[in-house]
Amino acid sequence: MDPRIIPFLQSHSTIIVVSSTVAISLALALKWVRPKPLPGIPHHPITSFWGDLPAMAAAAKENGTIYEHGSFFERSMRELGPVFQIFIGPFSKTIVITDPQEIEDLHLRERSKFIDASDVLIRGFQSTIPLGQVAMKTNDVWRKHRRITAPIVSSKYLNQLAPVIDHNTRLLVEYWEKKIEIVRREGGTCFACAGDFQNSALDMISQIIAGRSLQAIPNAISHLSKAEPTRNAQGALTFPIPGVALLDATHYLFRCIGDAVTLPPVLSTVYQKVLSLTPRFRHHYGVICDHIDSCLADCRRDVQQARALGEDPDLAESMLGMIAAREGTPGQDDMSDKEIRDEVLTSFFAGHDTSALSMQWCMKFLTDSPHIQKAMHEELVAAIGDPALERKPLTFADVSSEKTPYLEAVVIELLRCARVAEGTSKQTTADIILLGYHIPANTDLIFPMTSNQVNDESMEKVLHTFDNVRSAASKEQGPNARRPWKNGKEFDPERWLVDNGDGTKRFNARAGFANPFGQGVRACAGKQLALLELKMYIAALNLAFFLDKIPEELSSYAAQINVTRSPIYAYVNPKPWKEVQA
Ligand code: HEM
Repeated sequence: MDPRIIPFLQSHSTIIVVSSTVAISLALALKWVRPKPLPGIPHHPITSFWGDLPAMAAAAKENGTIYEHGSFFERSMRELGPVFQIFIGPFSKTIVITDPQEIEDLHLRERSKFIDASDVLIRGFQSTIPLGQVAMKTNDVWRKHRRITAPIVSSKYLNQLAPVIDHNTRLLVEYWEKKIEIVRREGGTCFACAGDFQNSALDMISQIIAGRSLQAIPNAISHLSKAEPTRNAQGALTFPIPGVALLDATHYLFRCIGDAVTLPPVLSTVYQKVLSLTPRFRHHYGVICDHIDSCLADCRRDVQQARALGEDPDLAESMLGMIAAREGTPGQDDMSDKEIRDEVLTSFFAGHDTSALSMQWCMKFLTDSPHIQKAMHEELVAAIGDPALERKPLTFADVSSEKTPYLEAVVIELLRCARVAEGTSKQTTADIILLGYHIPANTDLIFPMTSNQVNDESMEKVLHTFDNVRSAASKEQGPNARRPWKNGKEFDPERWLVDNGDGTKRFNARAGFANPFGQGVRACAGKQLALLELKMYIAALNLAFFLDKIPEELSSYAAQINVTRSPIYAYVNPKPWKEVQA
């Protein structure tokens, strides 16, 4: 025998022994290792190594996602109550909380200091935006970032931003007017709208945050006459419009974050390390960073010019403009260029897809509720003026809840029902008690948005049985925090309106529970901006168009989740109000 073969055989026998041992251990692990529940907290029976994963996969297959009506989370909250634990494999356990009163009390009062952003979420953002506030625990750096960026959602800046938002919503109206002509010419039934909202929302967020629109909608308008639309079996047209590099880059990086969040800790870190070295990642990341760096340079130059002319540099109409105007001012915090870039990217990720998807869901809800469209149109025409006669720019004040309460109710109801962020997550930093259950430190908590709709009168009976274990403050606030919804799964803006007794109505933000932006110190940083954008989009579209029926096959509410919850079918059939029968 060739002596060189001996070490080869030896090394191979090692491989054989090692791999058989691994295989046997894995088989034993799969048979014997089980998730270990926290004592006393309800859970589904544990029958395998995988915990709830098979049930979740089956529910997702049957219902589209685990967050849909009748799917995993709704079934679990009805079977197990408002606090339960779920297991994804043997080592990951998460506590789910669905009681509105307890969710609010935990985030806003005494126990809020014992919860923080979860490691899972933070890890997911690490390779893309490590210095963005969403990727940080609630520490001094996070507080500095909030101090510097938060003024952009104050009334002062929102007033200044309203013309920018109005301009972008008008461009969308103009685009749709042209599309309607083509759909009619081609004998189509409706057109796809998902891409329109994605493009428009990214134009808008880029202009508001970085000071420069991407011009995706103006480009689409100029390409429309040459575009050859495709037509599906139901007569819906889709217009092929040249892609915008920044939109592709934003979507790609956002998807990478979504993948990283769903992977177990070690895999997530390795995945992100490898990903960050790939040419595709580097290309997309580079496209976005170049855009932001060049916008920042423009803003700094504008500020210098304004100062040189003795003008106020803080009339900026963007977050970067606002940051540049305050840089170097005594007593003000500063961020490094890398910190600024990560914050801008955070806003692109957090603020573009959420707004675009909310609008897609909105189109579905409104199409299926002509009476709501008509009531909103009447209110807007009375408050703002008939756009057929004169369409003045919409202002911040035009869409306030005092002037247009019905519009306000439509937006809140839309967010309650759309659930684009399908849940929020936190992690305990100390032992806490939740509805009488002991939860140790470092436990993951999730708050599925399902509870915004499912907490109806039947669930209320169950929640009532926990009233004696609530905190003192919660007991005091109780009736305010937890009014059960009647027909909670229906889209009904009226539920947010109160009769003034003189034929008019006012908006009541405390009519019942909805937390689409999360709650407490780590709630959505862009909530006020998002609300203003949605109100102005909906007002501009509703002033211009009535959304007519679309073929039934395209009206489904089926959803999918890719970080956020989106409708699978997003089509519209708008027509001018003058064609609508009274
Ligand atoms: C309809 C639109 C939007 C929805 C439904 C939404 C929802 C949310 C939710 C649920 C969270 C997590 C809150 C939590 O963990 O408790 C969040 C976080 C955040 N959102 Fe929004 N958001 C929207 C628009 C925006 C916009 C327009 C911006 C900014 C331009 C923005 C910026 C942020 C940021 C920076 C965070 C992270 C906050 C932190 O970790 O401290 N969002 N958002």
